[in-house]
Amino acid sequence: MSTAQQAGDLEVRSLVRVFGTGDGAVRAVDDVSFRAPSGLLTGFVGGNGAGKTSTMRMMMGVLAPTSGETLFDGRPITAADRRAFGYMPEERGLYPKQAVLDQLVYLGRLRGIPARAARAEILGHLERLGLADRAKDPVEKLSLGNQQRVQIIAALMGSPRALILDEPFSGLDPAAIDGMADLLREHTARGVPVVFSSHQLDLVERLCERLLILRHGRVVADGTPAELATRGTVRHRLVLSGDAGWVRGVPGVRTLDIDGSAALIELSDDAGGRLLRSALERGDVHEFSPVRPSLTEIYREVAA
Ligand SMILES: Nc1ncnc2c1ncn2[C@@H]1O[C@H](COP(=O)(O)OP(=O)(O)OP(=O)(O)O)[C@@H](O)[C@H]1O
Repeated sequence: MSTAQQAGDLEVRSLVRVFGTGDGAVRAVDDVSFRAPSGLLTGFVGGNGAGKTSTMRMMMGVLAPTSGETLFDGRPITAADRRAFGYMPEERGLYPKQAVLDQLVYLGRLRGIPARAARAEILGHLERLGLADRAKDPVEKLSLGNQQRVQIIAALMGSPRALILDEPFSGLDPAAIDGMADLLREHTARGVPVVFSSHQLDLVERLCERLLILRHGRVVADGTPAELATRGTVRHRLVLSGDAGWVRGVPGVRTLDIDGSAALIELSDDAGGRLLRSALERGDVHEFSPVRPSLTEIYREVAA
């Protein structure tokens, strides 16, 4: 059983990966640095080809970096550290003909977990993920979502010291997403750093304590969801007693939406006071409040 003392921060420093040479060279990961602290869920988001998979593969040592390094617990990561990690690669590697339980026990033994202990842990996980009655079925008979659950169990067994998961939520239904999120939180609760990639922004915003946005191989945002929200363009909601259409003509005010007496606006630095004075001259102001941008809006601003 691992303890919090065995867990540590994961850190990536100036990681670069170039594919190809000459004019055709692609800088897939371009000086990426970040910390995935022990005990926190760190979400990795970015469009197709942003460099998420390449970064995770370099962290796991299955892809050699062009330059840069990965640290665990404050020192350069070792092969032994990585063997004690749970990793879910982008390419799912289950053997289709083998029974679910046998396959997981085999994968557990490769990770040094004795067969009996692996079996007990796997049966518990299968039960929790609603797959207890599929233990003897060959993997190929399972739906894709259920195969995904088997992959998740493969990554989580044996109390890993860190988890690096490439798109672990893809293909899961909402109930399975919640079950999976609970499982990940059990790992962060014992001090493990968890890094996962996802295209589902709402999910990342809901689950993660930290998130990173990658674009063209670079980190364009890194922080807690609340910190990132303060970086997005702040909007204001203005609700008046009468029609808000006149707001469109006020200098320094960019109108995003007007619906009767309510307006959603962006203000230049000095426009707020001017707008409010005009509004009060015309009647009551029921509301004038900043609107926190959603992660989707921030994402559009930084990753588009
Ligand atoms: N083995 C490879 N050889 C050549 N180019 C590669 C290789 N692996 C990745 N790339 C390129 O590196 C860039 C980053 O790819 P990567 O798979 O890391 O992005 P990603 O953010 O995981 O994308 P996705 O969300 O689509 O999975 C892309 O331009 C991709 O084509």
